[in-house]
Amino acid sequence: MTLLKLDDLEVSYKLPGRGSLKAVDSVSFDLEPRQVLGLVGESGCGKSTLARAVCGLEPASSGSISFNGRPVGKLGLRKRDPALMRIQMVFQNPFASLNPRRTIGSQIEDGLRVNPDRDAWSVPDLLEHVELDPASRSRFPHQFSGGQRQRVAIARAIAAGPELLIGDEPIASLDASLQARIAILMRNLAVETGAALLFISHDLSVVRVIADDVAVMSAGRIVERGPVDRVWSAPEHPYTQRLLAAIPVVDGLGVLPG
Ligand SMILES: Nc1ncnc2c1ncn2[C@@H]1O[C@H](COP(=O)(O)OP(=O)(O)OP(=O)(O)O)[C@@H](O)[C@H]1O
Repeated sequence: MTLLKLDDLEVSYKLPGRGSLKAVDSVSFDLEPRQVLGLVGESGCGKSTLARAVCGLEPASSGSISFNGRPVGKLGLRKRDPALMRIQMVFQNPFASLNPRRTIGSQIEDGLRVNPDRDAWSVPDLLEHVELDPASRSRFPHQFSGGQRQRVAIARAIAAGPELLIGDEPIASLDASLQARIAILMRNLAVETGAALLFISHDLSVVRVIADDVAVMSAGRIVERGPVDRVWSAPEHPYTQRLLAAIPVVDGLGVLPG
C-alpha cells in the first residue's frame, strides 16, 4: 500500500485584513514505503508548510493527505494518536526542538516509549548509530555542537520507530563540511530501519546524493518530479533548469547541466 498520498492538497494562511496566502497549491504525490524522496525549492516556496501539513500540524484548506490509508486530518494530534507517531520530523534548528532542561538520554527514551517494537533499540545503541559517544547520554543539549545536536534529534526520531521520517531543512544550519555527512546519516538510518524519508532542502546537490526521486517545488506547486539522476541530467521544467544552473562547481565535484 502507498505510505503517503497527497491529493490536490491546498494549504492557505489567513492574512490579517488581506485575505489569504496559498502556501501549498494543488499538490499531489505518492510516497511508497522505504522510498527516499527529496523535496527541493527556494525559500518561501511552501516546503515547510507541506511538511507540517503531512504531520498534522497545519490543516488542509482543501484536498487530502492520507498516511497508511488514513486521512491525516482525522488523526488525533492532541491525543498523540499512535498512527501519527509513525511520522517523525527532524527540524532545521535542533536547539529549538530539544528540551534544554533534560538530558539527551531521557529525550531519546521518550522516542523509545512510543516505538511499537520496544526491543528495537537502546539509548547507547542509538547514540552509536548517530556516531555519538554512548556515555554522552547524561549530558544536556547545550553541551553539544550544532552538528551533534542534530545527531541527537535524528536519534530521537529514529527511536520512535517511524515509517516516515521527514527532514525539514535538517542540514541548513550546519557547516558545509557537515551537511552531506548528516544527510547521508539520515538516509542510511531510514534505509536500515525500513522507514521512508522525505528530505526537504533548497540544495539539489545534496538531495542528489541521497534521494531516489526528487520533487521540485515552486510557488506552492510541484513543477517536476522524477528519478533524481534524470532530473539532475535532463531537467524538464525551466524552474528546475534555473535551480541547477545556480549550483556552483565545488572542487570539481559539481556537474553543471548542459
Ligand atoms: N504561519 C504563517 N502565517 C502566514 N504566512 C505563513 C506562515 N507560515 C508560512 N507562511 C508563508 O507561506 C509561504 C511558504 O512558507 P514556507 O515556510 O512553507 O516555505 P519554505 O519553502 O519552507 O521556506 P524556507 O525554506 O524559508 O523555510 C511563505 O510565503 C511564508 O511567508
